[in-house]
Amino acid sequence: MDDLQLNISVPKKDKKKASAPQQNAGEYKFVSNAKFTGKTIARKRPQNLAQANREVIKNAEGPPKKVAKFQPPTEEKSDDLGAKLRDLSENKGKYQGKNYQQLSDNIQLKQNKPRSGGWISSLFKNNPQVPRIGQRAVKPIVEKVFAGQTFSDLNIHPHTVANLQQNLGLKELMTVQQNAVPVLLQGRDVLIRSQTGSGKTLAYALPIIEGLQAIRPKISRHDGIRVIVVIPTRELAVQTYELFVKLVKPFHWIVPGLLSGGQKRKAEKARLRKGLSILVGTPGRINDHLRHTQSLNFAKTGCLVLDEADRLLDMGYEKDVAAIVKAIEDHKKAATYDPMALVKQNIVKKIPDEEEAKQETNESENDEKSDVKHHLTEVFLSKEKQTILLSATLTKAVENLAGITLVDPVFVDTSEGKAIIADSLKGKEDSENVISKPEVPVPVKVPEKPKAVKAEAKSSPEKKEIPVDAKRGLKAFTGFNHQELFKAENSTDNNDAKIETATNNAADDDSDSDSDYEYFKAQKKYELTHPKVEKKADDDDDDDDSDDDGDDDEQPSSSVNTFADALKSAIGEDELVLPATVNQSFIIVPMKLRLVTLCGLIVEHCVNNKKGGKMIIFMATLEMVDYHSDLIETVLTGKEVKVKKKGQEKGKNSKSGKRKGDDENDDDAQSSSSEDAEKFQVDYEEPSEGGLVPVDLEMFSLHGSMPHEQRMEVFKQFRAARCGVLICTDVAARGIDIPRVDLVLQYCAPASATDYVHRVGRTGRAAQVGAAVLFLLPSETHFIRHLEQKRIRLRQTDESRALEALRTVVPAAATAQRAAVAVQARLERTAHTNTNWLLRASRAYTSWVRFYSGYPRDVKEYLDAKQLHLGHAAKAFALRDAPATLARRVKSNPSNKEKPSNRLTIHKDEEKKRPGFEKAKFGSFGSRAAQRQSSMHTASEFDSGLSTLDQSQPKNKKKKNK
Ligand SMILES: Nc1ncnc2c1ncn2[C@@H]1O[C@H](COP(=O)(O)OP(=O)(O)OP(=O)(O)O)[C@@H](O)[C@H]1O
Repeated sequence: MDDLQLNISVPKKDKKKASAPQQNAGEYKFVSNAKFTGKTIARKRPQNLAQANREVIKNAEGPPKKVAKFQPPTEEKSDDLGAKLRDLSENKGKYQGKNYQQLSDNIQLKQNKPRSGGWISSLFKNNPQVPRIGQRAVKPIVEKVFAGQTFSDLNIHPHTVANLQQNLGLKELMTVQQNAVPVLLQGRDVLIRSQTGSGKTLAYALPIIEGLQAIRPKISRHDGIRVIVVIPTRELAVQTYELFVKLVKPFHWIVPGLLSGGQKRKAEKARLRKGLSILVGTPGRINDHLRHTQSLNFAKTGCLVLDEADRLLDMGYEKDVAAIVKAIEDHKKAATYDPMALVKQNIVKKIPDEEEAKQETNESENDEKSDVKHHLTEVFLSKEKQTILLSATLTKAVENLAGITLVDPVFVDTSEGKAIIADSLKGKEDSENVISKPEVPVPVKVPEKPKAVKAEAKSSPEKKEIPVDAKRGLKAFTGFNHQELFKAENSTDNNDAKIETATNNAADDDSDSDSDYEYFKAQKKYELTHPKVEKKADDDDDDDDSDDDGDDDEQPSSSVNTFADALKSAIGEDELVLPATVNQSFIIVPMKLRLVTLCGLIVEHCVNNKKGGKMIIFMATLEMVDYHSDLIETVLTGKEVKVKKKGQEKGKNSKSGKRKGDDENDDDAQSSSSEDAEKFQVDYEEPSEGGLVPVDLEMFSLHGSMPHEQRMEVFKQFRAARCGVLICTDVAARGIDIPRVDLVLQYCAPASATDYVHRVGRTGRAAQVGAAVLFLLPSETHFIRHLEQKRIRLRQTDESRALEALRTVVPAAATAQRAAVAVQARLERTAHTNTNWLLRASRAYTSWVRFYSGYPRDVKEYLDAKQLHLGHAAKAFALRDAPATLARRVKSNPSNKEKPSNRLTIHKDEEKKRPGFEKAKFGSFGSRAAQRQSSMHTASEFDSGLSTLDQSQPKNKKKKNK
């Protein structure tokens, strides 16, 4: 029989007996015939090393070779440990108060005893059939990336055009920029949807700078924040801030600033005191400063940008977003009645510093060059506010958010065959001219006097009316308590006084109020106190703004429908757009082969590729990210991870980023780990048959629980790297623009088709070529059908090339399968080096199992936890234990890792103090599925993978009571 027998034995820690050649020999050997067919058998693992080393390896090409003897531990010693182990299992009472699993692990590691019943599960045996599924006829939606026009075709300042060309190397307009910039310069509220990497950031940043630079007299940083850009993740915030820094180069009086989680609050406070014109930040941190930093004032804010709007809501940031919107309204209102603010502002203006004086001298020069006036500039000067929402994917929750935050909005959607621009101010009769005109480059007919500007001229800013959709959205947005609100709306006559009192209280209350819908009450109050003025304003507007009167619920204006219809159909069609330059494929890999296939793909793409590949690998949980990046790096590069990560260690130490859980379990294992590491390196120096040759590979890892400095450092380093591998959670799935990424690998299936799109969108940006590979288990095959329903087309490939690539690291292996077995053996051996490794591996495994059972309902049928073979899954984590042992090990060493101090870890009592609303309840905002997905994201980022004790205990108690 053509069998491959694998004998794995871990060398003893006994220094005397662990000389290098012996170790190599004792590591693993093949017993095979020359004609290996890939079939392997599992066989009982030899129970002691002496026996193992008596095995004779038959090599068909040469005479039988004896394995170099690995000096067995003395029988006595082995027996000693065996006796200890027996004692441990038989007399558990004796070890009361001690960690049984840890004691057992330690004894077994010392004894080098196989960890699960003494069986080595073979890699290529008992795997399920890999189905070949045909490709369905799917026509992907295509978006044209470049528009064929240049920045100088836009009506913008020549300095900006020159800056774009010289400092950013940009000349040609992208489609979304061509469509959105003119509308934004009109000061209109806009919802922008265009595919990933299509230049949305510049599409909104450019008009903002253009609007601000044209303000005369020039704005000063002391004037207050003019623009707020809210962004869901720190990395994206940094990236956006950096773009603003580049864009303001010709206009140095505009000062951008960054507020993002993890940074020192004190420094941020100082920056805020000094003054900023553009504030870029994450929602949690902005709110933090709203509560604690007096100098943060939004009275002058004329533009609010909510980037990655759907993700902001997914992540449960709706409360923070609502609080920011409310703060802008509040501060603006307060400023209207604050004469001191005006006085202060004038004082500042009258005493210009040197820099300002210089600016004044240059002013006339600039003015000469640009006599362009945009309505957006007038919006900045008025009490109005422009709101911009952006995302590559839209959800029902975004529709609701648009309902509440946008007034007379325009919808810019760049996908072919869809509404390029849907303008809520256009009646249905006009809409034909505006909608479904894919080829028209800038078909915007914006009214000569945009409403925002006109409103300022005719009435006080408070007279801003809330259109029908906004009201509708408002209810949907809050979700809870809206019945009360609805009642109030319908009984204004009777309850005027009552509501007035209630809202007065709410208004008097500081933003720390924990009222559920304080903000909406304030809006309601405004509606109640200004009904007639609004009506009059509407009457006045009748001539040119007849579609504007959205105050009648029963007769919604056609204007609203134009926007709403386009948005609804975009969401309803549920089709997703991906860059056409990305070659998408999937591999169905049996569970046991997943880890080696992953290693093979890394080698194929980053090592064998002469140009040097740069890839991002998405995994489900932070435990998986940490564990896999260290494991793969250790095995493939032969480096001791801690040595390599010296640079990152700095960040770790400064914030005690090293996990507590890791430390406390090191005990005696730690002492032996360096010894083991040394042995590893000896292995690599003298590769023998089956030995691994180290390869040159740069590995990075990123997840939300990393200390801030480390997180930023990794992001910076990977951006600068020419090639390398980033293993990360979905924290890097949105908006992040990393140059030269040419492969995105989804090792764990995404929680939704939307997540798939954003992950894939990290490559193929700005019409660059890229590739995306999705790993699936045989049981997950039908997830492809789910993607096809959303017009995403993928091609099936298999793992053969990846396994073949492993021969680069195991050059002595006769076949790809042998190389795979060798690599798997090394992975397993590394994972069993000491209790620390074991614990990390077990945690990664359990966190994945938990993640897997939490997939949202709409994808659960394709990603069904019941279909998983947990024993095989252990192998994919380089573990040899039975699943029950793995769970027990993690349970006996609960992870005490420090949670990041960001929005998701706000304590309950702190929660109450925050401005805005209570935590949204199920069904309150977006669908239940969205909530579920939100919890998945949380699990993905911060959970250990196990339910906490306090969660599980009451349940058990209840059961027992029953
Ligand atoms: N006019 C242009 N010409 C060439 N490249 C451009 C242009 N505008 C933007 N880019 C580049 O395109 C890349 C993607 O831009 P950006 O990050 O704004 O995309 P996005 O649409 O926001 O993507 P995502 O949806 O993933 O957030 C960036 O590297 C940016 O520098």
